[in-house]
Amino acid sequence: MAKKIGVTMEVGNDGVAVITITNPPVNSLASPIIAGLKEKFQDANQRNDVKAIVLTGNNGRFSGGFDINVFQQVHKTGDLSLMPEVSVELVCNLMEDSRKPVVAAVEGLALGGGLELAMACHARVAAPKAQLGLPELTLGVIPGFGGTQRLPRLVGLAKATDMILLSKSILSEEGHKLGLVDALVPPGDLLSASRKWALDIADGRKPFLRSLHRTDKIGSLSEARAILKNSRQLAKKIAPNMPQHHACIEVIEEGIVHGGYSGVLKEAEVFKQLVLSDTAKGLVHVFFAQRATSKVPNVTDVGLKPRPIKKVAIIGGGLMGSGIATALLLSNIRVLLKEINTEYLMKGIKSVEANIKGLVSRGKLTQDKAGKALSLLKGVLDYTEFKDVDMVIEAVIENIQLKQSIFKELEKVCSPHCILASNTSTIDLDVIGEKTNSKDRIVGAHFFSPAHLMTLLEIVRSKNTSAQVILDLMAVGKAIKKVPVVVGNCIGFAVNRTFFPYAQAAHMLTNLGVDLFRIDSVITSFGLPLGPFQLGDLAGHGIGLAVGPIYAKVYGDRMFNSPLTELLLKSGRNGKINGRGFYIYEKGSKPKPDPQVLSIVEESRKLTNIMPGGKPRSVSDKEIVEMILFPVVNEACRVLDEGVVIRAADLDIASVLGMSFPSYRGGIVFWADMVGPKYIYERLKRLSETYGGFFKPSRYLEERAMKGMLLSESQSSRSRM
Ligand SMILES: CCC[C@H](O)CC(=O)SCCNC(=O)CCNC(=O)[C@H](O)C(C)(C)COP(=O)([O-])OP(=O)([O-])OC[C@H]1O[C@@H](n2cnc3c(N)ncnc32)[C@H](O)[C@@H]1OP(=O)([O-])[O-]
Repeated sequence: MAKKIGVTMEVGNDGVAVITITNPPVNSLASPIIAGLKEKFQDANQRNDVKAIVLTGNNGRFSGGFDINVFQQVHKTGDLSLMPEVSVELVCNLMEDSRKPVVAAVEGLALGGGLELAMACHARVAAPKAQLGLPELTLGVIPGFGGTQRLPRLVGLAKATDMILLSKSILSEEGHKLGLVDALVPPGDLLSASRKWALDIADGRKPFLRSLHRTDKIGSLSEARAILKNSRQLAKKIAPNMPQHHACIEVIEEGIVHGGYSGVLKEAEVFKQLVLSDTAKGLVHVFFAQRATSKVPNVTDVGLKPRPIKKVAIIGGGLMGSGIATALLLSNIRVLLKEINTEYLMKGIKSVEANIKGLVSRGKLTQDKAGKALSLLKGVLDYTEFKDVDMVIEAVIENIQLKQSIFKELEKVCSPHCILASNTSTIDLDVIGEKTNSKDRIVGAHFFSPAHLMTLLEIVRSKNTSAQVILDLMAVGKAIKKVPVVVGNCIGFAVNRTFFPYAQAAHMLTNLGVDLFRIDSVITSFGLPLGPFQLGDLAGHGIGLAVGPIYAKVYGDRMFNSPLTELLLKSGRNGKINGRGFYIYEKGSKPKPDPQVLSIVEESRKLTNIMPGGKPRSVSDKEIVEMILFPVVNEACRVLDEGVVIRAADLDIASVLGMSFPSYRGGIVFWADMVGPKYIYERLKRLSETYGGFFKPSRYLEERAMKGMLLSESQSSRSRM
């Protein structure tokens, strides 16, 4: 059934016109809604029987803002005329400058353009717990319906810049204290209270306030300039590679210096420039790509319902097991944590406690909730209590025989409906379940460390995993606030496999004579939070050495064998875990590059002997980025070619959430498409002529480069799903 969308107006006997937005699920401001609003406001302004106006949204949500699909259309076509003229024509002229008072009746949420419409009203009445914010910067644009001007005038400049630059929303309770909300009423009274407020303004019992004309909360020019100076520093820190934060501050300043209306005009002009930026393209892509991950063909579209998962057993209380336990407990899921002896069990429980305590001390969790979460945890040393768990997540070391024996045992001790999940990051699920008759309920639940903080959950399905089990795990993932991405079964799955060339390329460059600390710094300037060497330190070089042979077995034709990790370990540098790797780690201070590591690098260079003519290769920063990330793109192509992901956008989300690839670059495949498959292919080809198979372009990349196709276009039919 087509969803009913539109704007309605009902005029009551009291002379109040109630204008209602209907566009499920979030009442986004799509073009027909904007046209409808213009028409209804014009009508209400002209009608003699209308004394005052109330604006509201249907189904308990005011509005989630401008329709982001339109941005996507603009990105596809480059046609800016698709953006409706709203800020002056509707918001200033028809609403704020209307001679009839307009009151916003806000429930559920008023975000972006939604809040901006509410701020153009002459008062705002809200229900409790309504979410209010201007998150436009997360989409690479700035508020474009006057939000940059009205929010500072309603809540003060410091609070407004904080909310806009950090895209922080607030609840209506806080909005009430700040003056953004004029009255807080129970949802059942929202419309009647708003009508009354509108009539009170019309009859002069309450002030007729136009937000854009207010100056009482802005302060003096010098105070404003001091706040904006701090905002600029903040923007430099949080968004060094993005244009919208600085642009937004300029626009706010324009309004402070030359008045709100001038600010609105500048806002519209800057908005148009930003909406076409690569940053906006990347971030809008990520917005939709993230939501698309919850649509899995033959799983979410076949009428199945997720079964309730109330009790989960975790095998192994190490770093991963305790992190996963923490994530489940925080979402009110009971956890049995199993270890092999009391010492390890106590360690695991302590580590869950430390995770939860950390959240409390950072103000992310109340003491009450922490206590409740911990009360749901029980440590066990055997399988006696496994009979009534809904799911088991195995999180022991990467040892095939050990995992096989655990799954064989689980099959005996758990109910036949229990989901049997493994947190393996590399091992083939078919191999793990080889000794069982339960292959349809074996699934990969690959969390990323620290599991209670990282949002990606790779759900790995083998060719036998049932749709029901995948759906159940997706539901658990969402319940514990993760973004589940369903992927196919192969060594390294989607994320680790795509990124295995990342560290290898960095090692190759170092062996070619490039300074390793420079490599890290170039990669962090590109936007990844950690360069490959610091990331290696964090993961621990022992792990790198252990998984290396597993990858070499299947991807050996494109591996670079660097002796560097082994040499590092030999010299007692395990990484952050023992305070020494490529960097030195001391409590309370940032990691420091360790110059002593250079002699180890020299030793490695002697062994590999790949420097051209024995001299360090000179490379530009751009070449460093290309030599490190193009091999990653190349592996992403193979992942796409083999159908390990459902759609290219899933790999984008996996790279953003699993590897912290910058979201404003849209994820690994989106970025590669922006750079150009042909260019990447040619660069890799040239590199492979000099340095061999590691850089050899994949068939998929070559094919798309030759045909002038994007990497994200028309995936292979060789699906593993
Ligand atoms: C000139 C313009 C100026 C203006 O200042 C610019 C803006 O306002 S920019 C906008 C500023 N506003 C924002 O940045 C708010 C962006 N939105 C959000 O943060 C969350 O969606 C929200 C909190 C609203 C609901 O969370 P939740 O309950 O977890 O639900 P969910 O997240 O799963 O979404 C459900 C469905 O709704 C869809 N959809 C949602 N919003 C929009 C939209 N604006 N548009 C279109 N679609 C939208 C979403 O794609 C999904 O569709 P599907 O087909 O079912 O996959």
